[in-house]
Amino acid sequence: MRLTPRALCNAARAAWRESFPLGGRDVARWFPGHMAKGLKKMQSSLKLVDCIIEVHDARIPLSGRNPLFKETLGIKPHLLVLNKMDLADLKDQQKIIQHLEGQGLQNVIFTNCVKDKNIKQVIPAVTELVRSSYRYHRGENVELCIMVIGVPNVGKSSLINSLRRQHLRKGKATRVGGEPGVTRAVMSRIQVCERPLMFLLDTPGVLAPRIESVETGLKLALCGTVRDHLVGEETLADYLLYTLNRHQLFGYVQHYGLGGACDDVGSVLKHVAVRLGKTQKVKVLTGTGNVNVIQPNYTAAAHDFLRAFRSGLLGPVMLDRDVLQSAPP
Ligand SMILES: Nc1nc2c(ncn2[C@@H]2O[C@H](COP(=O)(O)OP(=O)(O)OP(=O)(O)O)[C@@H](O)[C@H]2O)c(=O)[nH]1
Repeated sequence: MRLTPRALCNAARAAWRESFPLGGRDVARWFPGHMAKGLKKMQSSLKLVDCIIEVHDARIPLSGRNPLFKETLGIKPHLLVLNKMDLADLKDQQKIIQHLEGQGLQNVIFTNCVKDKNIKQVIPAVTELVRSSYRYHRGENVELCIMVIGVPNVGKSSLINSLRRQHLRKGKATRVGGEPGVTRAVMSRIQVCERPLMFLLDTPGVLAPRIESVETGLKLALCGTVRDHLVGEETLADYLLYTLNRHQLFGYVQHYGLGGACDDVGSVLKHVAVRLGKTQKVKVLTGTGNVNVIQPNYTAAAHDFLRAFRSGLLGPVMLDRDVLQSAPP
């Protein structure tokens, strides 16, 4: 169903929640604390490394990066790759870059590793960074070793595969997955380029042991950096609905054939469940005995809502819009 201009106007005028209830949520429990080991191993390989490529999700360019990366690995030349640009609303790209510059990040490239977009900029940028770094005092033909870091599921392995496709015409060298935590072996050294001879070290995704706020935790979870069930599919679906409405992104109305935009996650998920045939039989004990009733499967509906969002079917989004609207650092 196509949303008429009038319905869109009504939706835009509707009163959306001004804030998302964050109280009572224990963000520490969403992010498992097993990641310190990975970081230690990365630190021990640091002496072999000429430059660090930090991959992050372009939908959250200003939040959710692991501050421990800077503390533990920070002295090397650094390139920030903001990946999944196809899923991000980058209208305010210049503002994003300014914010990042304010945080001392001068070298930023936006990429799409599925379609190999902007991938050709990565190796020249890295080569230039290494050449201009104070440590560079070697001959021309020495190999470069780059460590790829980032929180889980942002596309570190995809970046390596994309670089190999572009520069070596080779296929996958490293496993890619839709779930966080696919790269488990701590380090694999993979060639990505012949001239200059360049190897990348793929690393497992490492989240900060303490996430700065519940809202950052929700954004990270929406981007798939933590398994959904740890936060709760329905909570995440509610945060997604809240965000889409506040940003006036009403693609979900059309996608699920809803009568109009709505800020009540229960109603939306009920409609989604019925539309997708995701219902379940539940036994209810009444005064006269057991009766079977058909109920919408809210978890399955939430799962589909999140999947649709993550595959870009609900349109591009900028989850850090609130940070961008605040004064630059
Ligand atoms: N839409 C889109 N999806 C991408 C892009 N890059 C990677 N993906 C998808 O994101 C998911 C995670 O990619 P990976 O390369 O496994 O991510 P990772 O950072 O290595 O993941 P971990 O090993 O869990 O840390 C996969 O489903 C990829 O297909 C991109 O630019 N755009």
